Amino acid sequence: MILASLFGLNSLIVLVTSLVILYFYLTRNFKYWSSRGIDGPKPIVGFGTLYQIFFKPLTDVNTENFKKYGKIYGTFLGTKPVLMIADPELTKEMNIKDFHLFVNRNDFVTGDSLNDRSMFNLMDDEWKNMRSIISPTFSSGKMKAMHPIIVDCTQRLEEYLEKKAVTGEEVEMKKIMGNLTMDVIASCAFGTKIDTHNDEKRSDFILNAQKVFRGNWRVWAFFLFMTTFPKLVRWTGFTFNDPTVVKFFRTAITSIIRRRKSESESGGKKRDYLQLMINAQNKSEDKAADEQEIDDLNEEIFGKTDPTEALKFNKMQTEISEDDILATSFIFFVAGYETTATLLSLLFYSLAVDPKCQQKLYEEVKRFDGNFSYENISKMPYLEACVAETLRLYNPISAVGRMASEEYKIGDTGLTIPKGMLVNFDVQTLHHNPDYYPDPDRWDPERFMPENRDQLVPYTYMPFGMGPRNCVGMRFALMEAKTAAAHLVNKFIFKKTAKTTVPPKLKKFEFLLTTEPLITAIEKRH
Ligand code: HEM
Repeated sequence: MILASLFGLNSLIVLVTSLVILYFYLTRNFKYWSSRGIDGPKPIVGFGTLYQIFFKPLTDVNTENFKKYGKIYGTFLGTKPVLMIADPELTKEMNIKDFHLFVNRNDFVTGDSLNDRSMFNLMDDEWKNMRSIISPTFSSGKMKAMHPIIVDCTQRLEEYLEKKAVTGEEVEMKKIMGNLTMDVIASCAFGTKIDTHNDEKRSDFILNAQKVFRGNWRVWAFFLFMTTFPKLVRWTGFTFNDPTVVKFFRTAITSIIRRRKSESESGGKKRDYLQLMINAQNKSEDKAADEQEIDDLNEEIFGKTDPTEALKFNKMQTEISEDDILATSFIFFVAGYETTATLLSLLFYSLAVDPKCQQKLYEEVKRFDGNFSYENISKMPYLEACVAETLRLYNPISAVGRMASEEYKIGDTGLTIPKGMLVNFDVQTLHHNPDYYPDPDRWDPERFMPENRDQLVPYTYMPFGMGPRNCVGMRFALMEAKTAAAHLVNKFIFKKTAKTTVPPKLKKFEFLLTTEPLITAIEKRH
């Protein structure tokens, strides 16, 4: 009665009818999984099963769902059914053998070129084209050429840490490793120096890069709206990224590209990513005569990065536009910053918490007598094991997604998924399943030592994803982490203090694994 007198009867009828229609629209798929006998968390209107991330970190959500529903279960992103898979054989089958049917991650086209032209979101031949241009820029030869730049960045961090060791101040790992990572990206991708180790003023690059993921409601809202009202999203121009962040990076990157192009015309020669992309645009040869391939990547653990076979396709088009350069440069900040900073901070945190492992690593590193060349950092098995174990226990990305390009029968489960279905491969659950990794919550680098590697269960380890669409920056991230660890462990001892939280506390609502502050102390070795 009160509502009727407030709105008028006709308006009230329209309102109620609209709400009923909206309700049916939002819940129309909610029987999708149960009608096919697939278990999973119960969806709620407006969110599907995404509401779970309001209450727990995403990692716990995946682990608990797996415990309740098993290796294959159904979820809902808004209204869209999404299949979760934590089975190694199926993961291999769909990401490697049947990759041609799962080339794309999604079809979330927004109309914003920074999003749509990024390698992460490109589809089919456009992705293959871009990947075949970008992959060679991450070759071992290119990594070796870039290694001195990373050593310079590590030395800048060393100088900063030396001061902290003298004053005895505690350090927050996420902050200092984030600073290092941003210094590395700016130097390697753009040949630009940023003053990142400055306690007085935080760099705008860091402040903006952090806004991409940390505590960002837009990320989740984007997925919800995109799956529920895709046309509305395109019409309103709502994107994954905060417009102020996009504006900052668009302006910064465009001005760096302009400057670089004019330097190139006047004979300047740089060897960072931006130059490699500009060369690709100009179709100029960028393989230096002295560039040799080095056996640096342990493919047995991490997989391959050069999916040459999968990239064979009909229309090879090597054009790379200004928008492509901008989108690819932006994705370096987006994909390379938080992930690598998380790896580095949790690696040093783990060493601080486990002094025996830290000592073992120090002894390995010391044998190289300060010569941490690119070749030498590939010859340190314990260092590699520490990095691999950190990425297992604290995988920065909890699941990787693919979209079926045709109707597909899922192994011998009896389930057939339609074209367009989104599938998430549950990295978190594979990495923490006690059947594959006994005592899974313990940081134990021994698991990845050469003498124990035969006990690893194939296709249960995928911090960088799996198959031809895995992380193109994997080699770069590993090189950065190993270089920083060799240099810093050789010079400093990282120590647990009363403020070090063990185990680290994870934040909820985050898209990537995000911890509360990781405090440690630092002492200089003599
Ligand atoms: C520890 C650091 C990193 C982790 C854990 C990580 C993890 C991942 C994962 C899980 C994927 C999805 C793979 C898949 O779908 O199978 C991915 C994709 C990607 N990553 Fe990384 N990443 C890291 C560092 C980097 C860096 C440093 C860069 C760039 C310099 C980078 C650039 C990319 C790009 C461009 C893609 C999309 C590849 C494609 O679609 O072809 N990542 N990464």
